[in-house]
Amino acid sequence: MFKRNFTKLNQAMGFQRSSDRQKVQPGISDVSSNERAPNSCHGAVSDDANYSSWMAEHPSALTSFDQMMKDAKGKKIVVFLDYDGTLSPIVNDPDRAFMSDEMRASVREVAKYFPTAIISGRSRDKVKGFVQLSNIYYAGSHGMDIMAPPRPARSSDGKYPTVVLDRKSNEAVFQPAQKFLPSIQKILKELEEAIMKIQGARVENNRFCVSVHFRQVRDEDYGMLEEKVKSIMKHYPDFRLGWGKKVMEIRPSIEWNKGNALEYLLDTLGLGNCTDVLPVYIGDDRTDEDAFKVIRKRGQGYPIVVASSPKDTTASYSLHDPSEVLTFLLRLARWRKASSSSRSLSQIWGVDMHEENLAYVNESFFGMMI
Ligand SMILES: O=P(O)(O)OC[C@H]1O[C@H](O[C@H]2O[C@H](CO)[C@@H](O)[C@H](O)[C@H]2O)[C@H](O)[C@@H](O)[C@@H]1O
Repeated sequence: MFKRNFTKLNQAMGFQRSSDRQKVQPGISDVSSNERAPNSCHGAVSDDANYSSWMAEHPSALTSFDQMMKDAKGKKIVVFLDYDGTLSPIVNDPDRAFMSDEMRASVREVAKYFPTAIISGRSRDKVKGFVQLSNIYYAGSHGMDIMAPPRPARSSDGKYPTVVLDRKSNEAVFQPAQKFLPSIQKILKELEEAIMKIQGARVENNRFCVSVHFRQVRDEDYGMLEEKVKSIMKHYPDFRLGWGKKVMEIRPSIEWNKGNALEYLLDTLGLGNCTDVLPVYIGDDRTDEDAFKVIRKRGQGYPIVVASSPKDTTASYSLHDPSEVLTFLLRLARWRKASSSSRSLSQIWGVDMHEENLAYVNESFFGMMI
């Protein structure tokens, strides 16, 4: 009975076209022992034969595109993108995870027609350095460092107390984990010293969080690395340790994740409470699940996972790899271009989103500046 009602609810929410496509996976944020192992794929089920049945539950966003856009007619699409594994392929050296010029062009194109944000685990500056586009919003450190439109002053609900207006860019910086910066500096130092002698291990400073990479660590050294990281983190109870794709991610234990960042960005765009908003979120990793869940909870939108093998996810749709992401983005832009013909984003949204000028020309839409 419950299952039948739940299925009906899902269909009504527009998450799926067939009753048994969507599989909700509770406890998705738990870390599977699979991911901790150096030689395993993130959340992957080893049997490739399962892929087609998994695809039946998480249909391709490319083959479902026409139906998705039919359902999106008259709604406001907002695009959210993860970076690593979504816009750039996973590579051994995190400093060389460049996105292709084609991918950059497709993101630029999409951002001409839809408000677009990148929500990454990297530091905001680093991801911006990779993407190099000025017509989009950036959220770094898994959403703990957001540069967004100024929040409407009228929503004096005390929801985001630490917003600071950057007068030069006319955007607002929101950094809910500011007070953890001194501890993060200490953690970075301790980790760097501790892992120095483990071949292939490296620490990445993501500003409000820290990554310890083990993609290039020998299998036999992984246990030692994990132990060292855990023994340091024992002294920092205000932080938590999670696992991504061959990476340990350390971040402050605050109730803030990529899902909150998505909601924050919708709020600052003045769309948080709109019922006709369709957030599209594309991501490949565990932390993206928080954003998928928020979309599911909102009841409208398209959570799309990038995966080349079956994995536990709350996403409704899938794309195989970054090259499919590129195709999807281009189709999305083309679809809007065709349906809006000469209507520009500024006409659709009342804002001027041209590359060199992210200024808001319609203050009445976003409220007074803070
Ligand atoms: O949220 P994201 O933007 O996806 O960031 C998650 C982590 O991505 C990066 O690491 C991953 O990509 C690297 C480059 O391809 C790869 O070498 C690494 O094994 C992957 O885990 C980034 O370097 C991390 O700091 C992020 O936490």
